[in-house]
Amino acid sequence: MTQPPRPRRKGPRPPNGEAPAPRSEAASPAERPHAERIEALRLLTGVLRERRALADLTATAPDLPPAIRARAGHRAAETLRRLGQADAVLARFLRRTPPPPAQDALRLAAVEMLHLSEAPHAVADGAVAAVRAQKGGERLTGLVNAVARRIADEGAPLWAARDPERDAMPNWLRGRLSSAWGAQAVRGIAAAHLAAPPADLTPRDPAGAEALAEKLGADLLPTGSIRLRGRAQISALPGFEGGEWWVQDAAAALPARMLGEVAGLRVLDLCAAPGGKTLQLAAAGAQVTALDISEPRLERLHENLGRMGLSAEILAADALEWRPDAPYDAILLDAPCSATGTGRRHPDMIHLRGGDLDLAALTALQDRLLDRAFRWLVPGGRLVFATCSLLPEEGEIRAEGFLARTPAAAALPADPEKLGIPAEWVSPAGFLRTRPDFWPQSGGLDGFFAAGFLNRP
Ligand SMILES: C[S@@+](CC[C@H](N)C(=O)[O-])C[C@H]1O[C@@H](n2cnc3c(N)ncnc32)[C@H](O)[C@@H]1O
Repeated sequence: MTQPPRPRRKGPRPPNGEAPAPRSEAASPAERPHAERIEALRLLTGVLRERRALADLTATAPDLPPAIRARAGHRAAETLRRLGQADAVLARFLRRTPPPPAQDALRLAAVEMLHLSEAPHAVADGAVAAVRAQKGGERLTGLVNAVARRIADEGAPLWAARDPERDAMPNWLRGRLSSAWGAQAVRGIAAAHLAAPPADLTPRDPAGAEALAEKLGADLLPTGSIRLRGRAQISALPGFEGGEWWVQDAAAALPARMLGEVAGLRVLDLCAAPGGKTLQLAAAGAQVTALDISEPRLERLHENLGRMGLSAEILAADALEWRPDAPYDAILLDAPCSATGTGRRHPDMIHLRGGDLDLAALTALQDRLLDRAFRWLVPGGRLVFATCSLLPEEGEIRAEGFLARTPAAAALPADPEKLGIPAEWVSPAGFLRTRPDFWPQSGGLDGFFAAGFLNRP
């Protein structure tokens, strides 16, 4: 098996990688009784105040046992899912918004007591320890202690009186999604955001998917993804070491398959990292070039290929400046976007963006990438444009605009039968649209858009 080459640099240097997180006092043995809550608060403030992704914060976690890290991550994620509900309850106990560490410690405490049903006295003590471990937190311990005890005494009926689906989505997102998909869909999406989703796996060999699902005690979805039935330690599952599968949401696995048969073809995976789709294309026998601007994310792609024993040419470059030496038979463009389709799996996403989402800048970038990439196809070549967004501005509207201004491009409609999806997920124009409220009975799937285009021969 070929080992993938290390990322090769081309074009300008991407922005610096993440700076290592300061070591938290949570690592101190003296703090161990509350280490979990201290770490959960570090994650929460990292997302809400520093606008850093939960995955990056977890990757730079202090030296804590994996079980504590996992439980802290769970608490932080649940708090992000229920932030609106927690804030509504806290508003009853606070005359004004408290300083950030106290506000976040109390949000966490409210969710732990009222949603996760944890022992109130332990939660209150933990909230005090957690705020004390934050910079400037010592002076906030009295406030946190007093309010946490009020949540314990009076919070339950207030919590129960809320409409969790209404509270689950910030107004900026609710407004955009309501105009796009209607109020009922928004309720369904909000309900999906409230539940921790099942893990999906993509089998390396689609022909062996059924046997693999059986070995894992999992369900084989009609799309070919394998869905785990409960929570599991992924690296301990059968087939992980041998590279028989990788973790990938069922919706995220669809765009690469829209390219059709790729064995032996020269395929460009543009905006490739961390590489879920690169793995699919390489496993399907394509000669893949995986290009991304982010070197740290390409390191993960390199590791993922290595674990699977697959290979691809890896390029670190800005797609707006890079040019290929020769045209490609097929191109997958998984463009940067608002990531609003991933809220159920990444509850930090909607809070990271806040109301200041620069949609105009993102859509302009998507258009530029699409226009450039299409020129790199051989005549008769095919391109799939995808985004993990729920906003039509980053999906249907981009694809329609591209077809209107590109006479050489013809729509290559998604085929529901081949993809194993209901026909309603494909629009009359042939575009694929998934949403978190689809398949509610079997755990939903991420929101994705994908459109296929043919370079007319
Ligand atoms: C949606 S993610 C890609 C996910 C990936 N395709 C996968 O399946 O794992 C978008 C990617 O676009 C990359 N990106 C953003 N701007 C870029 C640019 N100008 N040139 C190349 N890559 C870019 C980001 O670094 C990010 O990894």
